[in-house]
Amino acid sequence: MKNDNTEHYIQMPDAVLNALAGVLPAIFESTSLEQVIGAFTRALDARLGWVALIEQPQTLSVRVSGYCPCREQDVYQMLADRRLQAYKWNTVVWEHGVGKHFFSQSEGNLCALESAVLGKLRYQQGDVAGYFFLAFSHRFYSQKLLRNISAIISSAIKEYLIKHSVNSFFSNDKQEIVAQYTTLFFNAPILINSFSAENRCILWNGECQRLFGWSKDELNHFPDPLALFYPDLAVRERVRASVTTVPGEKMQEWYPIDKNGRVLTTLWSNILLPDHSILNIGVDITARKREEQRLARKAITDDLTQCLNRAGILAQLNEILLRNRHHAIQNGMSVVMFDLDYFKSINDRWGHSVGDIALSCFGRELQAHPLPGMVAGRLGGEEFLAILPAADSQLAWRFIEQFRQRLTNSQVMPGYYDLRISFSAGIISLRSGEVMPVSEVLKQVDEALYGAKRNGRGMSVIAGDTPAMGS
Ligand SMILES: Nc1nc2c(ncn2[C@@H]2O[C@H](COP(=O)(O)OP(=O)(O)OP(=O)(O)O)[C@@H](O)[C@H]2O)c(=O)[nH]1
Repeated sequence: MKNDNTEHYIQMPDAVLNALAGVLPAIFESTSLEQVIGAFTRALDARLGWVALIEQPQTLSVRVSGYCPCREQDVYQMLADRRLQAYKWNTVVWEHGVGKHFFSQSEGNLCALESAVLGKLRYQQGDVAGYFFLAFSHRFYSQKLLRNISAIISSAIKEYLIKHSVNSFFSNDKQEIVAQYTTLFFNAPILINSFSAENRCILWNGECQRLFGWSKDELNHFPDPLALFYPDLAVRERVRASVTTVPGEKMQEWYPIDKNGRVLTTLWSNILLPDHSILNIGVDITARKREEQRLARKAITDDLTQCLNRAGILAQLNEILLRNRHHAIQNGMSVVMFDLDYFKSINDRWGHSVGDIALSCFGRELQAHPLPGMVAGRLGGEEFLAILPAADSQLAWRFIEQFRQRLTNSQVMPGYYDLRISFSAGIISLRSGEVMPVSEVLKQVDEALYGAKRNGRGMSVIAGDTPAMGS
């Protein structure tokens, strides 16, 4: 311990340690190393202070923070000073004359520095993370005090660095996660959007924009953007009522329209969030639905005539009979069974392919001028069925005879002048509310058709009536 009674010899242990204790809480709240070293230099009335961090041990690059009139290169040279390198050190203290030790006369104030402390910042594994340096224009009470100062500052900076690197790790990590979610959100092949309780669009991802054609900004020009997709108020109310607090097991199918008025088929899960905004997650199934419908239509369509096939027309018969049973069809309904006359001879004379053309010509003409709600199908071979809702037997009769007339006048194939199609028909009519199973309808209409055949063909017979000659 020295006591030369100079005015520089002023730093008493209690005052120094109190000053350090007072500044420590602020250290951990600092947002930069500049703040940390600044706080220490102010608290200890230091003239010079820096922290140098080794960022890349391989290249020994250093970063300087804090008040330091020297350049980074000077710091590095100071650390490489052979007098320092001469022995292993963790803390080096200079009780006096440190300025002259490192700086030249020309550097004025720096040369006049008295005491200083240089400390190594070590990681737990022992690797050196960096250095700190504080230099004073006054002397210290003792070397031991300087070493204590060094220990306190070194551990405070290390803690700050650990906290800071953990935070920056988390903030980097968080940024990466946010970036990943943002990319996912905009590029996900699902529809994601959200609306505030005040009907403002908050989220509108790329798939929404692609499918609906509207941008988020465009939507927010409208007081109720939902009306753009569901112009029908009743549908809108149903959509709003479909919102649940937890995602449902099944998504609901909705048919919104896009910016061009195209009707889409979509599946949605609409979830109410705690802040009363609504998160909607959906899938566009328009193309899939169209394909399903095409396949479903194909499954009930007769390839040759493009009428319904047997399964299709019988399903329709079942459904329309049910509707008639429940009085959903006024004025009753009629069912007509057609069978081409002497069709075998067409095949025999002109060949099977011409027979096919005759069948498709028959199907086309049958549907050319339909009665309202009429459905027609091919039961098989040269046998067809037509269902005429809201047609009594007289109307059905007139329809058939007009059809017969058209068929007689039409040419099945150019050049085949002798080829004419004739048919027999059986009709059955049911009153509105009348109950009859499909099998019974088919049985009775078949009997009427058989009556027409038996009585000379080319005619229509109403079930239960005496056969009459057709035109
Ligand atoms: N070209 C063609 N012929 C068919 C098809 N389905 C059934 N046929 C033919 O239709 C003919 C039906 O003959 P039949 O049951 O004897 O009846 P028809 O010759 O029309 O005589 P009637 O019904 O008694 O007036 C048969 O020769 C079958 O081969 C088909 O898809 N294409």
